[in-house]
Amino acid sequence: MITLNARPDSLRFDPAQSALIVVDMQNAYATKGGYLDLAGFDVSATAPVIEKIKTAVAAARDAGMLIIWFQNGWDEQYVEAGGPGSPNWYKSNALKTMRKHPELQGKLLAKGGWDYQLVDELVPQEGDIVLPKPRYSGFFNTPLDSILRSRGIRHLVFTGIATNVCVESTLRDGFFLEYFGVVLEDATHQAGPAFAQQAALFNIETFFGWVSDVGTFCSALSPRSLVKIA
Ligand SMILES: NC(=O)N/C=C\C(=O)O
Repeated sequence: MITLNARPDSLRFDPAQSALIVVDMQNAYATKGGYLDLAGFDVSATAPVIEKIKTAVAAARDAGMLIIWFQNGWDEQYVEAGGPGSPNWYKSNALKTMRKHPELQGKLLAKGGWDYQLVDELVPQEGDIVLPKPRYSGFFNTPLDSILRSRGIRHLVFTGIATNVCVESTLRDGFFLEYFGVVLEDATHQAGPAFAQQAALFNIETFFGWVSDVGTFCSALSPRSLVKIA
């Protein structure tokens, strides 16, 4: 068991029965020229987030945690996105941007395309699980819940983009399914103004889970810090 210092209070869990979840670190969300950038969201500060995620993933892997990578998006025909019968058709800024700029049709969040790909710096390794997801929550229309339950995993450590959309949606759904969710705040970034990050972290810390950071997470996992505590 390790103890992770977090807000509002520390959390104890067994790394071997926990997962690190990397949410949607695709060009769409973290690279200039990707969907969020083209839709008018600021992605200029995502490089440090990518580095923090790399660090968190390496520490988690060393500690025997399962790494789960999500990729948000749909088939090339956008059948999985839902048509006018789906609220997603009205609310997805990717779909709205493509309707406004028909030359982008087929490019944003389409499986097989550059926008859908994980950023070059983050490469899943053997033993990791890569899951496509068609909606903001990683628990919807994916096998996430059964993958976790079949491994006895109850603790989820979240990184990725966007804190206030897919990270928060997945952590909230996890809470309702009795998972303990903690966000590493410096390994996340919001879609929208800075207050969206603050509001999401406030909600998580106050109502749905815990908030920590990558340095604290790595110290908690490293054997050296365990020896010191012992
Ligand atoms: N990955 C996310 O948080 N996505 C946010 C918005 C979108 O996919 O339209």
